[in-house]
Amino acid sequence: MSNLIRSLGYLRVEATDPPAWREFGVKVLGMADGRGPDQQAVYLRMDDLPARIVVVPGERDRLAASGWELADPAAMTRLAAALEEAGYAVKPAGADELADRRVSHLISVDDPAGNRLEFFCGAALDTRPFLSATGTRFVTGVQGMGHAVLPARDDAASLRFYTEVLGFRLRDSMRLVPEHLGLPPGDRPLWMRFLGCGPRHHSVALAPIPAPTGLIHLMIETETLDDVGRAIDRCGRHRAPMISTLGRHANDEMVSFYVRTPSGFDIEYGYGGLTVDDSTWVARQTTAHSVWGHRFSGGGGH
Ligand SMILES: Cc1ccc(O)c(O)c1CC[C@@H]1C(=O)CC[C@]2(C)C(=O)CC[C@@H]12
Ligand SMILES: [Fe+2]
Repeated sequence: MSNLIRSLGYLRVEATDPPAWREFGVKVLGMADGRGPDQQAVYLRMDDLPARIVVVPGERDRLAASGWELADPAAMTRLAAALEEAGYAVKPAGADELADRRVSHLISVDDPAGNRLEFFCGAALDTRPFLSATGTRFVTGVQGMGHAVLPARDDAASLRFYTEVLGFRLRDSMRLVPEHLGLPPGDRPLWMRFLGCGPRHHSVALAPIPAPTGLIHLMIETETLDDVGRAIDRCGRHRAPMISTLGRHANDEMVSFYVRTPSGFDIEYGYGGLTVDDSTWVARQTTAHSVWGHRFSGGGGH
């Protein structure tokens, strides 16, 4: 399987308090309040797409699905065939779902850990320019909206699915100490896997960390370091709980901090992530999560 998935396109979040998300998205993250077909939903923009984070009201706070962008309908057909051949149940979208997401093609599937993935192409663009009230500019384009860290219980099964069926490339692995995550000491090693589908160092990471909300964090990247510094100032002003200090990751060199969202998972807010070239990249093991900083507090370490 090769290179069909281009980037992380969007997240759909089910939330008990969508208005809190609008406030957080616009005032703290610096995203723009978009419009969409569901009056009850909150549409947060980062660029020309009508929404990158869609928050729908619900009973629970959880990631409903991550959306992955493919180049065209032919790529969609090939991915659907690969999923079916590997024995995964592919769910085609109805007209209502296509209209709701403003895409021309959409299929969905659950990964081995039960994370819902949506694959789409033909996204509508918004003719209104993206304008952040805080002056923030996000790095998207061919790199997509950022990266998502998803829970994965069975490292081998998930790694096989993402690399062999979906065509992600392993970019880095990191061994975790169970006791540091509040898990019982085990005999087998715990791995965190960082996987890419385009130039961004990782668009998805798989972590053996239980996540009641279905998401460990979403990373979004800004054009300048000042954008990150200003976001830290806004966290203070709007009382958004920062759960790590600023730091630089060892593997993708991202300078970032983590803040808790109204839905209980985190956003990593960063600048300066590495882009890689598959023809020369070699997957390694990093032994420390950060070169400096990223001291986590509260919320149980993540
Ligand atoms: C180690 C690392 C490299 C690149 C990233 O984009 C990134 O988010 C991380 C940190 C990953 C990881 C996490 O998401 C949950 C809490 C973790 C396990 C820690 O407690 C340290 C590393 C953290
Ligand atoms: Fe991250």
